[in-house]
Amino acid sequence: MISLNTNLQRLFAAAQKPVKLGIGLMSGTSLDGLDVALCKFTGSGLNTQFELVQFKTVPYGDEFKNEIKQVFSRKLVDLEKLTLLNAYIGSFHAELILECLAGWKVAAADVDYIASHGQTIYHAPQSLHGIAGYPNATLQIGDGDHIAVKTGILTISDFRQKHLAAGGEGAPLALYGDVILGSQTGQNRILLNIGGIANLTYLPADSDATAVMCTDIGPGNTLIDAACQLYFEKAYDEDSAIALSGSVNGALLTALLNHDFFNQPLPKTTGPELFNLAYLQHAQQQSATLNIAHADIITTLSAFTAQTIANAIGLFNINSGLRLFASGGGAHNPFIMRYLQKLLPHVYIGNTNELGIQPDAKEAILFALLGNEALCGQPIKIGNNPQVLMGKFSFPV
Ligand SMILES: Nc1ncnc2c1ncn2[C@@H]1O[C@H](COP(=O)(O)OP(=O)(O)OP(=O)(O)O)[C@@H](O)[C@H]1O
Ligand SMILES: CC(=O)N[C@H]1[C@@H]2OC[C@@H](O2)[C@@H](O)[C@@H]1O[C@H](C)C(=O)O
Repeated sequence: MISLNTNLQRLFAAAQKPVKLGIGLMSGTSLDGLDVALCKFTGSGLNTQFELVQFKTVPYGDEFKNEIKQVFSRKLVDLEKLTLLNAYIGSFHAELILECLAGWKVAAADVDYIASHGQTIYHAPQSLHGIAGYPNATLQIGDGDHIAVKTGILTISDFRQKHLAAGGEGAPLALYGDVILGSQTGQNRILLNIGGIANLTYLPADSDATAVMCTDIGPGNTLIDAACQLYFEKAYDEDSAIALSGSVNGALLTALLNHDFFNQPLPKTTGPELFNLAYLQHAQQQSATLNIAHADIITTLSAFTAQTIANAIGLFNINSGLRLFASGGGAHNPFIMRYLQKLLPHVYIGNTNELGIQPDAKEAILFALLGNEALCGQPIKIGNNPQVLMGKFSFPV
């Protein structure tokens, strides 16, 4: 009789553990750092019980950010640099995990798996690339084998390719976890994540999984960050200090909102490949606002983020009882959150802490949960998303 090799034995053993300790990793479009969430899961699918054991965002240094920026969301890159970074990021993320584990006094041997998102380098759904004959595509780097070998922990990575292969756009994937962690019969809910890009998941009160909708909305912080870096030499507009000092320029706001992406039906996906400084400059040209005060640009971009979120939520036509729970870095931006509340007076706006999910940790938790599903879940049909289990397995030996 042929026996399972040691890797498959390890996989079976991990899958069969009733309680799993998993690490979720998210390195998002803001390039601010690596989110590391150590989570405990019992069960799978809609019966998943979850506990956040530890969480840390390990900030990236300027040198590393500049390395990523050489290949991030650019049509033309140095292929050698891209190849080197694929291995380097995997290995670097492994080092950061080991440092976190040492700080938390958790032995690597006690961790059942790592679920790694990797670093998105280029996001190219058909709606963005528009090249006939080519499918939806996206690329995340930071290879899982490097993480598995360096940490000694079973690693699951590259989650988005299965979604693409099965007919999706590769993003957003948040809905799989949002349904499991955030759905509540009797309450219409929206889970809103404001990262570099903003996205939302609508969870209907009747818990009808086929009516769940998850979509990207447009820029979250990405344009604000880019303009802060260009005009103020600041990584981001901390606590909206700049936005609160300026005023909204109506002509620029109208020009920013004037893009076909916002008329496309939900769900849809986007990235900094569209929402970047060239997008801002084009809108300034169209609205003859190239010479307005820099603070007014930041204020208008912050209003733009809130307005596009409000417009997307308006499409659900829910006039009462809607509860929104925010997460992601933008949930800390008081200008955006207050502006959103003004635009949506009938919506309760809180944050995911109220659901037991730390807002800054949410995306890393979602990937930890996708890892748990990859190990012991069953494909779940949600909305019109592919009914698949995502992620590729990498073994330490
Ligand atoms: N105190 C704060 N005030 C204003 N903005 C903040 C604050 N804290 C964080 N942010 C914003 O949040 C951003 C980081 O958000 P987050 O880590 O959720 O993004 P990400 O995960 O990289 O993006 P994505 O979800 O698109 O992949 C920062 O770049 C900044 O713009
Ligand atoms: C291609 C990619 O990395 N997309 C990210 C990004 O960050 C937010 C938004 O754009 C979302 O579509 C996605 O991440 C989250 C985790 C998602 O897939 O749900």
